[in-house]
Amino acid sequence: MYEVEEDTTATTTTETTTKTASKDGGSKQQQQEKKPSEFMRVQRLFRQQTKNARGKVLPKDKRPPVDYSIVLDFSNLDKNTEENKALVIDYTDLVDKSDAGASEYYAHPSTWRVYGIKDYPGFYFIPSPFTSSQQKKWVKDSLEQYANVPNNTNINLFYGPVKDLWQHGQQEMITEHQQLSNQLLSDDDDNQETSTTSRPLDKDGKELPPYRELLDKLAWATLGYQFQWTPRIYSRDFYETFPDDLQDLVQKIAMATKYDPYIAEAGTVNFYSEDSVMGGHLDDAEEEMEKPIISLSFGASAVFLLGAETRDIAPIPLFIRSGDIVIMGGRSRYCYHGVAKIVENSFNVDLVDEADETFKYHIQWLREKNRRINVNTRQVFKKKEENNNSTCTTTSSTQ
Ligand SMILES: O=C(O)CCC(=O)C(=O)O
Ligand SMILES: [Fe+2]
Repeated sequence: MYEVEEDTTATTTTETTTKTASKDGGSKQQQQEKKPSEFMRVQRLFRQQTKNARGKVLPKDKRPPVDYSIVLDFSNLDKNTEENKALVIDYTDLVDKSDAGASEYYAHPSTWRVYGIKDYPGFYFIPSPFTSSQQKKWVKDSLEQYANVPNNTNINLFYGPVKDLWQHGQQEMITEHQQLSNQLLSDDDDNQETSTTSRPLDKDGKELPPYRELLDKLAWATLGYQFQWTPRIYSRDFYETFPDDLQDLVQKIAMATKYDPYIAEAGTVNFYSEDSVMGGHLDDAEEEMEKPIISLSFGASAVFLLGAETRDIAPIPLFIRSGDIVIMGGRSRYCYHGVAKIVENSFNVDLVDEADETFKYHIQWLREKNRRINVNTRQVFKKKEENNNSTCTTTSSTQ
């Protein structure tokens, strides 16, 4: 990861989750003359017009709707086009149901439905096996723990370590809320408390912006072996403890889909908001490519593009909704993929419960910008025992 094709005609979408820009660039003009790939052609089908012909920003309810009719939908198989229906394979009966590992964090694997896609052996899709409160647990962990020191985030890289980013941001939201209600009660503008305490400093000695602003910029966090985006390597020198319960969950998923033993050694947590996209890319920095990427998503729905080994083949667009699990193994582990669109007004309203104080601000923050959290895990290194049994004897290393 990550070498993306730049959408040279895009004016409105923000590629917030791109970690390094395309390096094969050339000038803007040269790029505009270059024929877009098939991957890009399909990606653009989901680009919403946000400005009118005179360049004026269109309010959200005046934007021409995006046509989602060709998007494969595993959560409603009957509604799919005939072409998409022909692509779906039901693997539910093959799932390893023997495991008695019930957990409070997800439904038992024996109740999961598991689907695949024709010509992509090793790719699996599990429509959400989580209740709303189980989904909220993963959202809370993503914000409070995963996007916190000692893990790397785009915020920590830029400003230096920011401890408890979410917790501070949430405190700002609570204070803001209280000030608003005090103001309404007293009907007195002069009554506003103005903070006189100085702000903490960043790594260059400059005052940190309000945590709320930093949270708006949060785009990614890394887990376990902290991926080094510039040299594009994992290094044994940069490892932080991988969360136990996430390890347990992905191991159960690996067992159910016959990918065990699977050890999640690294992960990426992506934070999307309403206008984010993730360009087509390959995740090929892991030494161990025979083990899948296991990916969990929460919040708004996305149009995910599952491509092929080159960008010259049109990708299959599919919906990923809150709670869905995608397992990119087998052929799909070597295929281009990306996120073309965060679907308008698609936030999972089942997560909203104003009375539930534990998650109130997490969900409010996600919902206000139709945000989506994607947590994906990878096994980075080949394990010796498996190498002995395997026909493949290469011991190549990314380091
Ligand atoms: O957000 C997603 O569903 C995909 C994320 C992804 O491809 C990545 O982090 O490498
Ligand atoms: Fe990826």
